[in-house]
Amino acid sequence: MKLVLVAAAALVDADGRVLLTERPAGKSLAGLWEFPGGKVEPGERLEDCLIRELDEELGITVQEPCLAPLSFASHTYEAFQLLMPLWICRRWEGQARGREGQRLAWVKPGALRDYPMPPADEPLIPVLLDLLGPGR
Ligand SMILES: Nc1nc2c([nH]c(=O)n2[C@H]2C[C@H](O)[C@@H](COP(=O)(O)OP(=O)(O)OP(=O)(O)O)O2)c(=O)[nH]1
Ligand SMILES: [Mg+2]
Repeated sequence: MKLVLVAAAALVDADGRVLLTERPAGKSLAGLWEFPGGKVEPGERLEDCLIRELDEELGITVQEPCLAPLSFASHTYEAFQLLMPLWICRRWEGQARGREGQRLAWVKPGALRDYPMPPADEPLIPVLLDLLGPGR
């Protein structure tokens, strides 16, 4: 089965909220909330991919030492298996905005279940809850 490699980030702000972005209409899984990131291009380093995607999607600049490996998602969709390493990042330059017209939400970990996410992402919610607590 085809393997699709996607690099993604849990951006965490000073209040312990996590950034989710809405998948735009017309794309697969449209309307679901996801971690910013995207597909790794051939020959591309994972961290370079993530830094590029965060700039393209959100207009923020991340330095590689500010990315810490957190967990991964592995999920079999109909047409491919997704492998998605997830980094946590608490420091970046610039203010995140939806550069591709997508909606953004800063979410307390305890409220992540209020945002419908792709099935691959479900197991990542308890990981964030363990690390950050539910928030207040
Ligand atoms: N960025 C991101 N992608 C995710 C998450 N969960 C999840 O299943 N995915 C899937 C959706 C897509 O199939 C792929 C992400 O690739 P991408 O962000 O470059 O998506 P894309 O819109 O170019 O992909 P596509 O709709 O053209 O297939 O991984 C997530 O939390 N973040
Ligand atoms: Mg993307």
